[in-house]
Amino acid sequence: MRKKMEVDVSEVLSSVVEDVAEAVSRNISGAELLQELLNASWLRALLKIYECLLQFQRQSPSPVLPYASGLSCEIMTTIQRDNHPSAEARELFNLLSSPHIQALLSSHDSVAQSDYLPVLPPLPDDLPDDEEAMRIVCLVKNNQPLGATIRRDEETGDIFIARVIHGGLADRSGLLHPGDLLVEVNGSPVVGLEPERVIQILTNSTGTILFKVIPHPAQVNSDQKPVYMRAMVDYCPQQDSSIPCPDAGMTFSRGDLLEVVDQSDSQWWQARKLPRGGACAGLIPSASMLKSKQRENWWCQPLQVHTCIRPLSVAENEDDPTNADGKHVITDMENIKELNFDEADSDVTDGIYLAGFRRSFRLWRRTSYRKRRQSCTSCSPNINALSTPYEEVALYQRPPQENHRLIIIIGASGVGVNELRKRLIKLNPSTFQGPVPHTTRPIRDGEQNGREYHFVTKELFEYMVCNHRFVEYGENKGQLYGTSIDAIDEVLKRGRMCIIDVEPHCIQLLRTRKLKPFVIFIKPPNPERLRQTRRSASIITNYAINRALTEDDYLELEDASQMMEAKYKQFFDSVLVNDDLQDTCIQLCSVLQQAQNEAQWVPVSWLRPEGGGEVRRVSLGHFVSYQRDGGQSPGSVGK
Ligand SMILES: Nc1ncnc2c1ncn2[C@@H]1O[C@H](COP(=O)(O)OP(=O)(O)OP(=O)(O)O)[C@@H](O)[C@H]1O
Repeated sequence: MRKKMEVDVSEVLSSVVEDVAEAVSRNISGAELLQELLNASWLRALLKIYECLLQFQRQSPSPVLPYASGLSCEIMTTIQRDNHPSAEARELFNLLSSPHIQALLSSHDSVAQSDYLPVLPPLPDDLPDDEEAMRIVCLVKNNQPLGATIRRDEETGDIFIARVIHGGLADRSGLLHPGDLLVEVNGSPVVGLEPERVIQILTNSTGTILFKVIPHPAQVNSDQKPVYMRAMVDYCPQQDSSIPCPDAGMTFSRGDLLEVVDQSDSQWWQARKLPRGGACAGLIPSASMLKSKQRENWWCQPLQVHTCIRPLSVAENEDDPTNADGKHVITDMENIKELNFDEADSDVTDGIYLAGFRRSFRLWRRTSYRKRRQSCTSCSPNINALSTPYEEVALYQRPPQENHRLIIIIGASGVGVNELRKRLIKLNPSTFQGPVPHTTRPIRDGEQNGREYHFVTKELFEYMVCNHRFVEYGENKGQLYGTSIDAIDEVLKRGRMCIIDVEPHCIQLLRTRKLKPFVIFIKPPNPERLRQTRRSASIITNYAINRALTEDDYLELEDASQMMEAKYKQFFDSVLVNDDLQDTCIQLCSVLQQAQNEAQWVPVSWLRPEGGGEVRRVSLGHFVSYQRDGGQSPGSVGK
């Protein structure tokens, strides 16, 4: 086959094309694609060249003469000397003097003489042994920044390249490296100049910039694999006086996914925002640098007392919605009414009871969050002091045999979290389920232990609290209510998808390797749509009837939602706007599908085998080589 190919490749190709055409007529999948490829004109041209080269190799032709251009000059001179050249001679003269023919003959001579390489002038004999190699780098500056920072050695006044920004102009040239000594810029010596002056020269230069550099002697190109981080804090280079070059800095906010391409400097890393935020990386503070900044800020902050941290019973008295709504304290009669519609609220779909939607349970949740939010000014969105600035993440796809990821749906009270959760569970109760809550309230007629609630004694409830068995718990009208970890486990062990709705401060507690929660934040639509869509909506109250939303409710909902997003957005895997209920439900189903069946970014600590060990990171095929440049740069050439 190989021999035949050498004889006539295009013949072989034609026979392959015929075979493939037959396969296409028989509808063999992929054959069409192959046929298209084999018929491509570029492939045919390439094979023709290949054939010619093979022929050339076999015949190994030698030039008739290696000086065709010299001969043509001789002929032209002879014709010129003739006073009456013939018409043919004149035509030959014109042909030979045309630039195309001259270029062709010159190329012929180069090939004939095997004169392929430029011949460099010999090195002078008197070069001193310690002469440093100088590199001349020519970069064409367009609108992009050069992508390098500089630093000055305060003792010698030497200017060095401090760092080269990944993906920037300097990096792509491959000719400037951290540690290179900058000698001249556009013919002007820079040694001893202030870095700001060098930056000015560079900023003012347009078009081609010529650098003379002495390369750093120990340039080691170490391949650094990118590391993926979730930002847990906000950062703005323009507000950071310590950044070596604000223009080269990268702004990010909590929740942003960062591809850290260079960590060689202990203070300043280089990163890109994902999904692809441009080819050029930006400077970001390293984790240790951010932590020390956080510590500084933390010490400078005035002491704020967390009024939300109070004994449960005291907090609960204030939380009583009868007080909040300006009514008198609950009477026995009202209790009876509540009991009735608590039962009426129960839901059974296809013989399956929908747990976790009882009025008593929801009332406790509603009032406790509202009061917690109102009572504590210290829990403002910007309190992030001493938190981990970056969380390393990796792509994780749930293997089909593993439990489903826990689904946490959160949102401000009244936005529709319960409505959505209920619709979802009703839609497919054999797939979606909520955990059965615990309560100390007595079991009522028609109720079953483990269905509406796990009915437990106060002692058992308190024992579970002491053993950290509750994700959240609280008190309503003297009875305790809570959602336990065991109830969540129970749903997951049954192979179902556990959908819970908790207060946002519980997210951190649930972020474990075992549960691998996926957090969905439900947002209200714009103010106009909110009021339009909720005309017939009602919110749960402590009285016999639910009531319509008032203007105050809308304002409170919008405010609470903004606060929640501002404070917890770094934990959100998905954000849905609950505009049209039906649409939101569809979107929610598709997000759940993705959460369980597609690769998602999760903290690497969730992927570490129990008892430690290395995590195999998913690579996005982006490798960079870089070297520690050391030192801090007082100046930069970012622009
Ligand atoms: N997209 C929507 N369009 C119209 N009405 C909606 C929409 N979403 C929810 N609602 C209605 O708004 C009201 C409040 O919703 P829901 O009870 O689910 O709120 P919630 O977020 O669970 O608050 P809470 O926890 O305080 O009960 C309900 O009457 C519900 O049917």
